[in-house]
Amino acid sequence: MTSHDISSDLARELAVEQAHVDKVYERLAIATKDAQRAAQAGASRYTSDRGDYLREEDATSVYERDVFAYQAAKRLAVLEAEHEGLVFGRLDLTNGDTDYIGRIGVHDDDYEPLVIDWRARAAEPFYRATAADPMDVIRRRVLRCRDDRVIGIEDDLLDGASAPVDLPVIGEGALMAALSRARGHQMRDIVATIQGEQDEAIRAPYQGVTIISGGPGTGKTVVALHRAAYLLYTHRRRFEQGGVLVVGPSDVFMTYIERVLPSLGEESVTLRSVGSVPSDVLPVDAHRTDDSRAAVIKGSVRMVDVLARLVQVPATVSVVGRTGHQPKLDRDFLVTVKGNALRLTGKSLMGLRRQTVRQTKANHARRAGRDAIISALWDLMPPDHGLERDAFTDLVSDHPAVVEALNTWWPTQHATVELRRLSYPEVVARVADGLLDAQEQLELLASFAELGAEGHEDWSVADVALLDELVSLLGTPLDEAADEPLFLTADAQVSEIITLSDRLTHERTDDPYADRFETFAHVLVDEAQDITPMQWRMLRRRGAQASWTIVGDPAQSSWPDRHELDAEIRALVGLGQQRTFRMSTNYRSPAEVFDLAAKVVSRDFPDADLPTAVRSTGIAPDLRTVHRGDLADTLQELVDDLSTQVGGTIGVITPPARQYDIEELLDGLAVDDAVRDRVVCVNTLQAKGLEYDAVIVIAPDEIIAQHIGGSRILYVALTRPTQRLVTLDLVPNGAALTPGAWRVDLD
Ligand SMILES: Nc1ncnc2c1ncn2[C@@H]1O[C@H](COP(=O)(O)OP(=O)(O)OP(=O)(O)O)[C@@H](O)[C@H]1O
Repeated sequence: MTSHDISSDLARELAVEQAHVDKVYERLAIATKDAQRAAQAGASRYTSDRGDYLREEDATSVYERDVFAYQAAKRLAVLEAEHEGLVFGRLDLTNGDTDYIGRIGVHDDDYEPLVIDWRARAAEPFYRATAADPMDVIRRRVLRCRDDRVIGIEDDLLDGASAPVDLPVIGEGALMAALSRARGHQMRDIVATIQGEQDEAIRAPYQGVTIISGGPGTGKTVVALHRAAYLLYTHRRRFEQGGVLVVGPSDVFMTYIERVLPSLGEESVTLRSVGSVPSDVLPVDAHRTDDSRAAVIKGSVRMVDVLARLVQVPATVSVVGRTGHQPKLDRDFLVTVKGNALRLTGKSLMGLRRQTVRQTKANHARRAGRDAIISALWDLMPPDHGLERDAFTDLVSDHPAVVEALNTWWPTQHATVELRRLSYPEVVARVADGLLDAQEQLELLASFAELGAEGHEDWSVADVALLDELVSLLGTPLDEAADEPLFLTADAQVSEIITLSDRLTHERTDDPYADRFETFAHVLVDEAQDITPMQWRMLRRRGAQASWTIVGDPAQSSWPDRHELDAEIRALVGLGQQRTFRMSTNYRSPAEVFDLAAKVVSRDFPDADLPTAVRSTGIAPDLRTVHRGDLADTLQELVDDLSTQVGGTIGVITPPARQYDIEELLDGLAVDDAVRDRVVCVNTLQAKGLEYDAVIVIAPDEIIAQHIGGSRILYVALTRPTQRLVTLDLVPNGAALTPGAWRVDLD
């Protein structure tokens, strides 16, 4: 075929597809008007007289009275979301039918499908059909659109024997075209090019635990996000009402993935980084990471016992960190109500205390203690006093004597105040004795010594799981709970995306002693290899009844003790259903880059699960050694070159201890704003899960040395590029330019 034939074929096919896409948009224009009207009707119910949050009964009525308006609003959201085309696929079938696949289903006036939702069963062959098993598909076509214009076509011929002779087949294949495109700062959906093994994981049943494993770049994250969209589509009621929580390693990562679900039309998912998971019970949102050794101690399940001891140490000791006296209230206790002097003896008060502290969480005991004192006083009232019980309760609740007794015996314990006490050597010596060795105790103390001023603590990501454990041990402070709004309000200081579903499903329980952790019907945990045992406990509190999707790769783990970790995951899976999907193809890094990374990790971890790279660029990684004093010049030269060699992002990955200095050097580069916007500096922990067109890895030996995960963390850094990799070994000025130790025996 001549080039003229090819281009005229393409022009003709583009026109055919454009005609169909036009028809879809015409139909949608009518539907959109209806949807807008219906959404407006629904919106007036979404806001209530309570201002910026929803009452539960309003939310229920939205579901029950106006499901249509709600669905209409969702449809509008898809139309308005940023994505690459509403209609992206076409199947030509052996029976002569043609099906179009898109982000939402659209019917014509006669209810004939113009577009099938990608999650519907009828769309499965679009993802699963292969030449070996064509599933009645002759040709699979991927359409590339910009807004409502069709700008490209990529075909796969799956069943040549059944194809009409004149069937045009255009392009090199959609997958390769998608993979070689430049990367931006945010992840894109892959709805047009999901591969067979990925589709199986996406459409797996929701029950129990679904594990998605595989090496770097195999699409685990993007597959898990498409799975969330699939679950919401197939079990809308269960998951929209029950809530879906997606947890990732860092804020940088959450920002990277946050557009994928909206581009698939799903807004009703809660995204939280692991440092902001407890934002439902505590005003914390942690970004800081501890140094590796402290993080490992804080993540260990031994901390459960340390914290259990901590909360038992009397409050008077705890707050000031000194050993001191047991709380005492041994004198008689006198309250006057309407002229009646009611006296409780010290002895009877001690009896009340003993009864209430048994089996009650510390903060709940305060309520129980207050009720017990009031009851005891009520019993002392003379007959015919004429007071109702409620009025009596109101009179004595705030009586100074009652408040004093409560403050002495049942002081409200705050998780943050309690955890802060671990900065006092005498407290740590007491609560960690026999649980942490002397070195570990010192590490723990040192890390809590850096917290900052009381009330303005800079909690670390690992601290947050400890705080959550403390909330669970202590119970939510009841007095404060009474004043809390029903929902998190817009100005809450947490970096959480509060979704409609959060608002609709958040239930207030009538049981004052019930735990107040927000729970979800499905919890999706990404980069699960780095979730510590303490963090798993925190996550399980959000998913007591949930089904789970767990995504990870042990070869990229920062965690040294797999046994503790595996035990926590086993506890999560329990006896329930479990299924594992292994992703085997690396769609991110070219073979030249991945081969080097694979050698680095398999040297220390021979059982690493290594995928096969799907692409190769013919460009070997550029491994350099430079004097420290030349680093600024080298970075300038590299950024100049790489910004012309790749079309998208350039990631500079540094050991955590160097991040600040490298950022300063990058700020000082002489580059124009357009290039500056493409350059991102992250440390090795922030780099988890991200990707850049070109990557410069600074000081690989230091990366290994600074992390307990060692070469697994360097492996993470080396597997971030989609096109080009440069490594920079640093040597002191004047020293010989010898390659870093990490390169020994690599060739
Ligand atoms: N079927 C596909 N079509 C197009 N692009 C894909 C496909 N599968 C994966 N990709 C792309 O490959 C890259 C890697 O995907 P992703 O980040 O989900 O991998 P991962 O397995 O989570 O990696 P890591 O373990 O390194 O975090 C992304 O750019 C993703 O969009």
